[in-house]
Amino acid sequence: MIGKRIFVSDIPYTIEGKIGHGLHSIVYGARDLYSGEYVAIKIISFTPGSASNQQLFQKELDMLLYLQELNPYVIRVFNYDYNERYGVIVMEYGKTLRDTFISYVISGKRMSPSLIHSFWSQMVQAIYYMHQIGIVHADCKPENFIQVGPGGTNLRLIDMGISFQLPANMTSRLQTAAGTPDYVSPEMVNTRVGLGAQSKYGYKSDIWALGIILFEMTFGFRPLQNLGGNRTKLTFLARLTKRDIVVPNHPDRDLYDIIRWCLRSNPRRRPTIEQILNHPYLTQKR
Ligand SMILES: Nc1ncnc2c1ncn2[C@@H]1O[C@H](COP(=O)(O)OP(=O)(O)OP(=O)(O)O)[C@@H](O)[C@H]1O
Repeated sequence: MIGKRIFVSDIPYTIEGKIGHGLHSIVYGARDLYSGEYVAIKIISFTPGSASNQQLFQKELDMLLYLQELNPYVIRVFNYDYNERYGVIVMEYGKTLRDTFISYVISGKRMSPSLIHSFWSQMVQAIYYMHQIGIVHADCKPENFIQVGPGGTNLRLIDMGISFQLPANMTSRLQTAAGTPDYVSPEMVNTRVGLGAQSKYGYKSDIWALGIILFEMTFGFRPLQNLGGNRTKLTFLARLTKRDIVVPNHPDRDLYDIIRWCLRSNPRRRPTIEQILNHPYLTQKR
């Protein structure tokens, strides 16, 4: 595939390298031969005789196109095409926020308070636009944020973990949440009735995940990171009903306060996305 020229809706691209893959897709870095721009091309193969990948592709494409106008923090789609064998989406390219987190861990350095503030405020706004239109993201984690623009300072959501795609049974949702339960809220583990758009718990699970990400950027590790395997983590979360996670002390009291508020075990005691936007941590410059 590398070095190959492909056409998507009559626009030519040269595939330059593989940059990622999901359960159902491969994502390539490619050059748009008209604009010269480097883009990400996601290709989903359709299995003959099975409609499932085709349906997943259609759902993802429809949701991405729907959100283009409604949420400026969703990855920009430049082009797309599909036939009976595969579907293709051409998007803005960027590195994932997870890669940036990893390079901080490797170098032993911490993110500056202003960078943490800038990233988190963009994530909060990305989720705000989702909640405004009744969508629970439900899979908010650094892997799903891409850094674009000069210096990679602008964040975009790539994976729409949309509420109406959630299976009714949370166990299957947890199994699909690639790998780690580190961003999963206690009620996601305990609720068996699902987190549909109607459920107030769904929104609060996004708030929990935002709290975990802010904790991770601030302290350089995730609260559940060193707890053991996934089963141990899920048991820990399931038992977190009466007490809250311990948040290390921090000299920035607004930052400390918002992390603790987002990480309340009881979802009713967590802030809404609007309350976060009005919290001094976000209203005051860092
Ligand atoms: N626009 C992009 N720019 C750069 N890398 C990307 C982009 N989109 C996706 N990737 C990379 O490809 C990987 C897989 O993409 P994505 O999560 O969209 O696939 P998926 O099939 O929906 O995955 P999953 O099976 O986890 O749901 C991402 O984790 C990321 O590393």
